[in-house]
Amino acid sequence: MPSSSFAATPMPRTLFDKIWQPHVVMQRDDGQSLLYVDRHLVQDGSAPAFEMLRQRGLAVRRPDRAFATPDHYVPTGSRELADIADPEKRAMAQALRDDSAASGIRFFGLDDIRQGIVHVVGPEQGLSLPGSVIVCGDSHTATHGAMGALAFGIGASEVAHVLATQTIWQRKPRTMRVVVDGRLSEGVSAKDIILAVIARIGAAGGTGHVIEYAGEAIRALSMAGRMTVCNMSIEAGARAGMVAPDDTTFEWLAGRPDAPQGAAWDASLARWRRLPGDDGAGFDREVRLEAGDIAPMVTWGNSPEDVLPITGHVPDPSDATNAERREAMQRTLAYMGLRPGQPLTDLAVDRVFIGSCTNGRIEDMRSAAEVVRGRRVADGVEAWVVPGSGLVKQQAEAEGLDAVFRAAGLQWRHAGCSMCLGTNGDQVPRGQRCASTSNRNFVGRQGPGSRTHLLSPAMAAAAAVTGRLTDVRELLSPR
Ligand SMILES: CC(C)[C@H](C(=O)O)[C@@H](O)C(=O)O
Ligand code: SF4
Repeated sequence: MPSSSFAATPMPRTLFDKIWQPHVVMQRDDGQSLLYVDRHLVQDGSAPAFEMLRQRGLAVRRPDRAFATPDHYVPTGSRELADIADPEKRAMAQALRDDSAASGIRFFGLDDIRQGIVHVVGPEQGLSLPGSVIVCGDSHTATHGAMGALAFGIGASEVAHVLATQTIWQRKPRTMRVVVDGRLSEGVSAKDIILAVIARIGAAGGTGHVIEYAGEAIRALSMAGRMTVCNMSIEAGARAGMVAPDDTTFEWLAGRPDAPQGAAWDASLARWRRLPGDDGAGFDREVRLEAGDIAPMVTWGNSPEDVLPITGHVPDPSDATNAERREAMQRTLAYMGLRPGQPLTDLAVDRVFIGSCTNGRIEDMRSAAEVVRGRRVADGVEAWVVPGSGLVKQQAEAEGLDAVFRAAGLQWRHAGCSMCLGTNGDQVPRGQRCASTSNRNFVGRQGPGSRTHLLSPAMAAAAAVTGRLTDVRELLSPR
């Protein structure tokens, strides 16, 4: 070694490295690392994990680090657990309440205005903080990465592991940076960015990676927009998505109930400001997009990568490059009730769903309301707005957005996952076509035989008032 007068130059580190390294408790020879978990979010699918603990006689190690709220199974027509028709699902929602009470975990139930989709509630309460490791037994935990956290979904037995030990075994992922340069055009939003990213890299493009989103267009997004982008990282196959925290993050977090206050806030802020990646820190892969090239996007198939600008046409299976892809496309078109070459704007919709952990925030409500204000839902279309939390609902009502939606003929519901997945009974009937602001368009996702087209809240609102998939930019010009 040279003499001590040469100070060692620290290796430039990414945001991911700066969160991962201090959370590693130990490493195993097989490459797995044991990570300390700062925050464990728990939803109503977690009864089996609590049962595993009971069978082993184990207690919840850090109930103060966990937080629970029911979302998947809750009714959106009322606030009564008794209105969950399926007894098994009702039992799951009740179990979350009882397991939380028994183990001392903070719980927001249906009688609490703060209840909602766990990925909306965590950030809203300031439970999801920059620099932290956040887990939840749900794939869309990636959402919380928008706060500058490392947040990922885990399986049921891992939920039990975290409850019992406050740690989780993970293989270190690779890193990818997705840079979105420039500015979005009018009528184009965060949802269109992430759909364009998935169009570029594919539904498996992020496999084994954590994606950091960067660039001028990401910096310009609100926290809601960043959450929308990070939320769908999982639909690009990635383990997690993240955005480096900045003043937008800090302003949004300040004063939230669970965010640090006073001197603790100042100390946290000083730490958080050092989180963004160092100049020269390398990524395993980098992808660049130009925001100005992104149009309002809509999916046509049964994978989020089956996505096109709204100005596009249903693709033709005979253009497929191999037989396997051709047959898959034929199956998709049959399921979706589409003909090759049809303009996407010709597709009539039966249903519209505005909500979910992707687009159930106040900014999403505002953007949908702006489009429907003074217009009417098209004949024969059933359109629902489901706020992501009770607090989003309350805020929207304070702004009069519920009145705008009701006057236009949309239904204004209570908070929950609702028609994103339909496990609470809110389903799209077989064969019906739904314009949906959620994140998955899989076969049967919104109910058996349902046909889902993913798009932004503004685009969903445009479909509601015209009765077909519509380029929202046509409705934004002066009336
Ligand atoms: C039910 C739950 C485990 C699931 C997930 O992991 O994402 C659901 O939230 C979904 O969106 O499909
Ligand atoms: S809103 Fe949809 S994607 Fe989000 S957690 Fe609920 S079911 Fe999953």
